[in-house]
Amino acid sequence: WTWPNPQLDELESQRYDRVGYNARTMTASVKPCTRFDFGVSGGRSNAADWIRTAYHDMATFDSGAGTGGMDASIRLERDRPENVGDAIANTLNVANVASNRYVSLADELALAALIAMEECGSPQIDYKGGRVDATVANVAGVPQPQDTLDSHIASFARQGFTQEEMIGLVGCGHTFGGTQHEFFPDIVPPISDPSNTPGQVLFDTTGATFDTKVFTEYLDGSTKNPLVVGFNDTTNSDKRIFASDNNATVTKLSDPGTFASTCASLMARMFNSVPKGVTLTEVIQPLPVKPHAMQLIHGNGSLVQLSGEVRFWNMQENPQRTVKMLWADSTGTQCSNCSATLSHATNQVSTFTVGNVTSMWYSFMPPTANLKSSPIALDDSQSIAKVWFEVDEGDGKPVTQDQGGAGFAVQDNRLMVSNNTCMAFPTKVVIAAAVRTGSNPKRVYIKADGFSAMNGSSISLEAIPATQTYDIPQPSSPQTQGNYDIWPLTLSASNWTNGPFNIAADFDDGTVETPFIVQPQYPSCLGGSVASSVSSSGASAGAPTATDGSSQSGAFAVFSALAL
Ligand code: HEM
Repeated sequence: WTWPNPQLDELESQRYDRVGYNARTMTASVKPCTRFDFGVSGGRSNAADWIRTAYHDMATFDSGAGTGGMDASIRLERDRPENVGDAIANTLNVANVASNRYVSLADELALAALIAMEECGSPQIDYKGGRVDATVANVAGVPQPQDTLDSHIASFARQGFTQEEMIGLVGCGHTFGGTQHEFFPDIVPPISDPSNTPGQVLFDTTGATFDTKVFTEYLDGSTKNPLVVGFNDTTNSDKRIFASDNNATVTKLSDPGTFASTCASLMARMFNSVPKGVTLTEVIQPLPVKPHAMQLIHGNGSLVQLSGEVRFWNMQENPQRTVKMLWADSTGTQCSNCSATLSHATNQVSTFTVGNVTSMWYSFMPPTANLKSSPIALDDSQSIAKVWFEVDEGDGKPVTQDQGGAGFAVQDNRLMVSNNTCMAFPTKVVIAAAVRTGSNPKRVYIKADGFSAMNGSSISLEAIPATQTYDIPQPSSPQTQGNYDIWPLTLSASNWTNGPFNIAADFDDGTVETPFIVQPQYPSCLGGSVASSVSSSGASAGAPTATDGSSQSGAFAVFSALAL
């Protein structure tokens, strides 16, 4: 795929931007892997909860009928005996905040389990997005410890897994976590230990690590797995499952390499078990060069600010390196002076855990206290259709990064976010669109990410992401800046979700949208009313154009003045 693709861009960031600069939030909750955020751990971990929850969401899958599977219906099935415990609620609390219009809650549940596995020792697992959140519960069907071996084999067959794959999948899951007295008193006897109030007994001696111990300790007889050596043989489901082919599969999977590759493949299949009619994306691969939070903000007069960053995947620090961004107008020709040298600070580094891949981030301008990335200034009479990069490692032989000649497309056509936008939630929320004068949109509106149900200010555990739209009425006498009209809308704190948003406009020939940015950074509010900060004269501010290192500071000075 080529950038931009809003859905794949967002899935890719959530999947690969793990640790360090611009990291997404989920990974921190499994660092370290033993971390548990919901009371006394006693060996419980967020990582184990996330993996169990994904399995319980999938386990309703009927591969023949194409119903159930990974569809986040688990949020509506928490009261069932087969889903006893608080693991599911704990997982939903982390997953729902990360979900949005491009990453469904079901995508998030799969991703949480995948992140838990990869952060805690598994090899890389293929990840696709595009799951659709169910609106009603599925037919029950999660296997339980007291069920017979025959019923487990039949249950996994319905889910699309053979007996051998069942043994593998249970081992891949039960290398994490254990069984707790609190919710399974018939399996685990009470434990009088203040550091283990849940009464958790682990499946293996390394409860927060992806390794073969769940099988090797079973084979060497040292296992304490409560589903193998539990006092109540009726609930020793792991024992029956592991022994069901005379330990052939368990023995095979005791080899770490075989275990790792088998689990990566089984877990990917588990995540991709989706209802009929749902089409998943391709396997999400990291983009080698990826703009981040890149957008144009229409400012005072005819000033247009290009802000953002770019991530270079699998790149090491090199103080001799220079990175230039170049851009071209809508005719495709590079205008003179349309280039800027990008900046990089030593903290602008991120890592991806599997293989310890390092990425370097470069800003369109030096990071400041207020803004991660400051803008490059353009004039709105000058179009900008695409950007590309030149990376010189210090050998004077710059390498062009332009997605095979396509460049990185920038949408500057008829709609931008105006810098009259002021996001001082909950005191003040003003969103202003800059619409090219004379372009005559049929409708201009805000698309704001929120959730289908709230519990006061928290997201309800039954919620899925829901986009809300707010129409921006056409101003009766449009305020003009440069070549654009400003369409502002003031929102009250009570009906604003404070999530990511973008602006859309319907024209006769289709809809145009501003980029979707999860954590947008806007100039601090200008103060006063929106109207008072808008010039109605349309006079150009004579914006400077960034050309190289020296004139960047000129552009930055303009920006600072605006941000006061
Ligand atoms: C016959 C199939 C299965 C049965 C009967 C079963 C049963 C159980 C039980 C009774 C627990 C204890 C939960 C608690 O104490 O809160 C548990 C935990 C767990 N299960 Fe399974 N399970 C099965 C398959 C799987 C599969 C296929 C996976 C994942 C691929 C999985 C992942 C987990 C994880 C990670 C935990 C630990 C949760 C924690 O420590 O909080 N299970 N399982």
